Amino acid sequence: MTVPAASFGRKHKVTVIGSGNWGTTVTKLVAENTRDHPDVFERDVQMWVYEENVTIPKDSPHYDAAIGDQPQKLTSIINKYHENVKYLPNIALPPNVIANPSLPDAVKDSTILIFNFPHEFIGNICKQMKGHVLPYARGISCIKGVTVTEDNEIELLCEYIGDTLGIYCGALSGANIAIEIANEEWCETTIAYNTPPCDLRGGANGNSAPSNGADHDHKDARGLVSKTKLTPVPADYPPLDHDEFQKLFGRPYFTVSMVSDVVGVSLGGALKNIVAIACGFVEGNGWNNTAKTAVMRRGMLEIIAFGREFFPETIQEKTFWEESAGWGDMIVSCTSARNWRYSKMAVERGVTVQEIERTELNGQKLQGISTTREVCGFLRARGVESKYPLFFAVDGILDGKVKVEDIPKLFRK
Ligand SMILES: NC(=O)c1ccc[n+]([C@@H]2O[C@H](COP(=O)([O-])OP(=O)(O)OC[C@H]3O[C@@H](n4cnc5c(N)ncnc54)[C@H](O)[C@@H]3O)[C@@H](O)[C@H]2O)c1
Ligand SMILES: O=P(O)(O)OC[C@H](O)CO
Repeated sequence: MTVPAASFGRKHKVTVIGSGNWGTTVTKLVAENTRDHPDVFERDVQMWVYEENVTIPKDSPHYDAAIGDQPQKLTSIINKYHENVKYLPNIALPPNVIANPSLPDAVKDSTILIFNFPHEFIGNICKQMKGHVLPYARGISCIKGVTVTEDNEIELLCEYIGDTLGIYCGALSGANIAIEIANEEWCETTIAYNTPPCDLRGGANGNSAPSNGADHDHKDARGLVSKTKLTPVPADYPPLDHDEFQKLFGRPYFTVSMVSDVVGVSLGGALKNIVAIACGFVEGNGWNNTAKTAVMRRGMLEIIAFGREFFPETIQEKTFWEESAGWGDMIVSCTSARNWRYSKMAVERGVTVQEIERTELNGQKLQGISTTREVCGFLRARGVESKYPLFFAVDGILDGKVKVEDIPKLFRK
C-alpha cells in the first residue's frame, strides 16, 4: 500500500547547482513544483550561482538611477528582483528561488541535487561539493556533455557526479530550448533514473521502510556493480522514485517521460551538439535543408555507433527513436539552438566559433566545442577515426584544418 507523502516526518530539500540560461529555467519550473507539492518538498529551492558582478541595463525595469551603472552581485539582484537579469532576462522567477553564492551552503541538507551548468566546470564544482552533500542525496544531471578521464576513458556526467560525490545520479535531456520553456511554451523532456535497489520500499512503488545502513550496491551505466556504495534515503523522507521526479519536473508546459536508459539519454544530449555545430557550418556555407538533413542523419548514425561501441551492455537504442532526448533533441538543436545558430554565424562572418562564443554569447557557452574536442581526443586515442567521419570533420573545421566544402568528400564511397 502506498503511504501518503504527508505522513512522512521530513520533506525533500532541493538545490539546483547552476544558474545559466537552462539552469535558471529549470530552477523556475522546479520551484513552481515545490510550491505545488508541499507534502513532498520543502518550498524554498536553493540555486547556486557562480557569483559575478553585473550592471543592470538602463532599459531594464530594475534599473535604479541611484545605483546607475555600478555593478551589483548577481545573487543580490536575483534575490531582490526575482529575475536573473544576465542569463534569463525578462522572466519572473518564483520568490521561493533563493540565489546562493556559496556552494557548500547551497547544497547543505539537500536530498535532491540538480546539476545544471556548462560541463567544462564539472570537475571544479564537484570538488567543492565533496564532503558537503548528504550521503543519501540523489542527483539529476541536466548537463549536456561527457567527460574523458585521465586514463582516457569516456564517462557520462551522471556517472562522474555519482562516483565523485558517492551518490546516485540520473540524467535529464530533451528537445529543450530554455527561453521557450521559461516562457511556458509546451515541450517534452526525458529523465533517465534507475531507482537504486536500496531506495525501493517494498517493491517498485510501495512505501515501506528501506533497509537501513550504508554500503548498498547498485549498477552503473555499464551494467556493472558500481564502485560507489549507496546510503539509502531514510524512511522518514517520502520515497524517491519515478513518481516523485515527475512531481518535481513535470509542469503543464513541460511533459516528462521517465525511462531507465541513462546511456541513451546522456549520449543523445551530449553528442547532438557536435552534429548541431556541423549543421551550422553547412548552412553558414550557403547550403540548404537537404545538406542539413544528410548531416543530421549521419550524425545520428555516429551517435548510435558510439553508444554501441562504448556502452554495448546497456544502451537501449529505442531511446534515440522514441524519446525527446533522441531525434527530438537532434532536430531542435540543428534548427534553432545556440550551437547551430552561432556556428552558422561564424562561417557567415568568416571567424572561428570560439571567437563568436566570446563576443556574442554574453557568458553563455557552446557545449559542442568542448564536446567535440573531448570525444575526438578519446576516439583518436583508440584509432577509430574512420568510423566517425562527421565528428572528425567538425574537429578539423574547429582547428582550421578542414574546410566546410570538404564535408561531402568524407562520405564519398
Ligand atoms: N540553454 C538551453 O537552452 C539548454 C537547454 C537544454 C540543456 N542545456 C544544457 O544545460 C547545461 C547548462 O547550460 P546553461 O544554458 O544553463 O548555461 P549557459 O550557457 O547559460 O552558461 C553560463 C553559466 O556558466 C556559469 N559559469 C561561468 N563561468 C563559470 C565557472 N568558472 N564556474 C562555474 N560556472 C561558471 C555562469 O555563471 C552561468 O551560470 C549545458 O550543458 C547545456 O548544454 C541548455
Ligand atoms: O542552445 P544549445 O545549442 O546549447 O542547445 C540547447 C538544447 O540542448 C536543445 O535541446
